[in-house]
Amino acid sequence: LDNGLARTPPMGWLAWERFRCNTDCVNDPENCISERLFMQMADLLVKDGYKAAGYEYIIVDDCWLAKTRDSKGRLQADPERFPSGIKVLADYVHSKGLKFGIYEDYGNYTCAGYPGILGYLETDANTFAEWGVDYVKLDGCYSHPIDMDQGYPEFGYHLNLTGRPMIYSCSWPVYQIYSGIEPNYTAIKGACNLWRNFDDIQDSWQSIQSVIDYYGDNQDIIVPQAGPGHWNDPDMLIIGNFGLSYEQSKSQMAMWAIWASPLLMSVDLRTIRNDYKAILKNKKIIAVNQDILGIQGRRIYKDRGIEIWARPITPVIRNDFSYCIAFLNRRTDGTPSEVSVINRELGLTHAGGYRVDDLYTDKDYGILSPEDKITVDVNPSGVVMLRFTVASAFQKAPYL
Ligand SMILES: OC[C@@H]1[C@H](O)[C@H](O)[C@@H](O)CN1C(=S)Nc1ccc(F)cc1
Repeated sequence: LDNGLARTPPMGWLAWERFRCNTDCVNDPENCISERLFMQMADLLVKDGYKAAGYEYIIVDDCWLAKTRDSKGRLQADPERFPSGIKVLADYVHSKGLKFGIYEDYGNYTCAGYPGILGYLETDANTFAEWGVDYVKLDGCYSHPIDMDQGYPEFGYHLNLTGRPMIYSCSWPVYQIYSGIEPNYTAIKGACNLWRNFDDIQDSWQSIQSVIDYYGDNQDIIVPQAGPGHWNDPDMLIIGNFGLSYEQSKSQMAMWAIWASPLLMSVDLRTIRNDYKAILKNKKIIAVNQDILGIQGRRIYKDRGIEIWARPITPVIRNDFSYCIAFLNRRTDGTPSEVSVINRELGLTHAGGYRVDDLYTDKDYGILSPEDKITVDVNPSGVVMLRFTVASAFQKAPYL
C-alpha cells in the first residue's frame, strides 16, 4: 500500500502469541489482556533498549473489546480491563515515543467472538483515528473470504479517508487460501502494508519449520510481492517464550531477516532471558531485515536437511548486490553439519570480491573472491548467518 508507511518491515510488540485471549484479570492480573499489560510492555520497549534497536509499535490483538458497541454504535474497550479507554492508552504509548496498534476483524465477530466491523467500517475507521491509532491489524474470521476482495480495500479506503496515517495489516490472503481461493496479490499489495499468508504461529519449532517450508515452497509466488510499503507477514517472533531452543531462536530471527518480514515480538519482556533478548536486539540482523532495498530472500539450496537462503542487500556496486546468506540445519542428528560451498555457486560473482562476516559471532572472514570456498559448521536446528559485502577492486589490494 503506497501510504508512505512501512517503507521497511514494521517492528514492534504484538500481544497475541504469548498472551492470547486471557481476560481473567481477577485471578491473573499480571497476564490478562489489559491496559496495564500494554503500558508495562511500552515501558520495557524503551527501558530495555528495544526501541533503540528499532522496535516501535505496541499492538493490541483480539479480546481488547467490550462484548457490545456503545449506544452510538461505536467500538469500546472492555471497561474493567481497559478502564482508561483506548485513547488514553494510545496517548501513553505515544508519550514513550512509540506507536500504537489495534486489532479488528472483517466479519461479524473477531475470532474470539467480540464485535467485528461488518456494518460499521466507516465508524470504526473514524473511531481508530480519533483514538490516535497508528496501525490496524484486520483479521478475517466470521466472514466469507470471497467478500474480502471488496471488504479489505473498502476498510482501507475509510482508514485513508480519516487523514491519519495508519499501517494496514491484512489477514486477507490466508483466509482465501484456507477456502481454496487464489489470492490476488496485485490487489492485496495495493491495499495493504503487510498481509498474513500462512497459519498462525504457535510456540514450537515445528510451527517455525512449517512457515520455513511454506515460504520456501511458495517463493516464486510470494517473493515478488514484497517491497517497501508491502510485506509478506509470516506472523510473530516467538523468541524468548517456552518452545524454542537458543539455536532455534537464532534460526527464527535469521529467517525473518532473510524474508524482509515484520519483526513483531510476542514475548513477556518482563521475564525474557538475556541471551534471547540479545537475539531480538542483534543490530546486524535487524539491519538486514530493514535493508532499504526491501528485497525478500529466497531458498537457493535444500538437500538432506541443509538449506541455504540468500537475500540481496545494500551496498550495491555496479549492479552487483551484497548478500546475506543463511545456512540452516534442519537435521537433529546431534553433531553440527559442515557445509562447504564456492562463493560463485551462491551467486556471488562480483569480481572485486566480498568482505564476509558472521552476523551472530562477528567472526571476520576477510575479503573472499567468487572462486573462494566458504566452510561453516551449522548446529542442529540452528543457523549460520553470513553477510557478503561487495568489495571494490582497490579494497582487495591491501589484503594481497
Ligand atoms: O483471535 C485472534 C487470533 C490472532 O489474531 C491470530 O493472529 C489471527 O490469525 C486469528 N486468531 C485466531 S486465534 N484465529 C483462529 C485460530 C484458529 C481457529 F480455529 C480459528 C481462528
